[in-house]
Amino acid sequence: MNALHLNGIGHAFLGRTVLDRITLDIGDGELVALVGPSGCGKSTLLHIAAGLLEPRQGHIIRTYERHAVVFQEPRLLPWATARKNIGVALPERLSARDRDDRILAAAAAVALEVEDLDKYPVQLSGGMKQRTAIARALASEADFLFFDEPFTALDPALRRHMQDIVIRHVGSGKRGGLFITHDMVEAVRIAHRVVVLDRRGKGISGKRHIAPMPGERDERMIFETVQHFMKEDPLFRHVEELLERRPG
Ligand SMILES: Nc1ncnc2c1ncn2[C@@H]1O[C@H](COP(=O)(O)OP(=O)(O)OP(=O)(O)O)[C@@H](O)[C@H]1O
Repeated sequence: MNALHLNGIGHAFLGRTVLDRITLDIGDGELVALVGPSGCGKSTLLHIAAGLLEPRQGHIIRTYERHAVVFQEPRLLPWATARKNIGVALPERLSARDRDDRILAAAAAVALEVEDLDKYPVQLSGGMKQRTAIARALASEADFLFFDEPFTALDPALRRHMQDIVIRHVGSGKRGGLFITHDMVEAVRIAHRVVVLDRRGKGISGKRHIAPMPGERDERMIFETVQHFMKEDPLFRHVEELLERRPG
């Protein structure tokens, strides 16, 4: 069964077509990395898939129960502490103690210190704010996660740590996720499948399954797969454009 089904999605901004006939399925328990040149419509597609934007054409079937979105920028409530921000999406029915346990576990997963939890966003660094936003998504009961280049602001070691968290989170019986990235190493490390959006948003150019499972890939395998995609696979012929935005 699919966790998410996008069928014939089309969209336009100010009369200019941005997406045209995009059909994409994300299977149960699957994490899909969506790549494509800057401006090809990845974020627009994610916003449509997450119900934040109404598509001009097409329809969406979601069989998961609840989703969370991690954006490129943290989007925290400025008047609330990190603790309150992480807990904002927790169900009402939880006891105060359960809420606190969940918040602490999510904060620990993203390497936030307990003393940081009582700080307001303005008192946190850019990376700490983004980790708070990621903890908010992890603490929620979402069984499907949308990520729009969530780790761009993080340093390489933390970025890798966050990738491992995503792999474990989706691997722990969740319904799946859609992850936008410009970093091919990130895509090949975390995703079951890499999907390439056409450079003008006119359909999906192609998809590549990656074996073995995320979390079971060593650095050499990841490196060699990225090299193969970029040097030999015509699907990734716009790789220079993909790399353009790659941090570092
Ligand atoms: N609210 C909007 N109003 C008008 N045009 C928009 C709007 N949002 C996006 N666009 C345009 O739609 C196109 C696709 O934008 P989108 O952000 O989806 O691309 P993207 O592939 O995610 O880009 P990037 O990789 O640079 O983040 C771009 O040309 C962009 O300028």
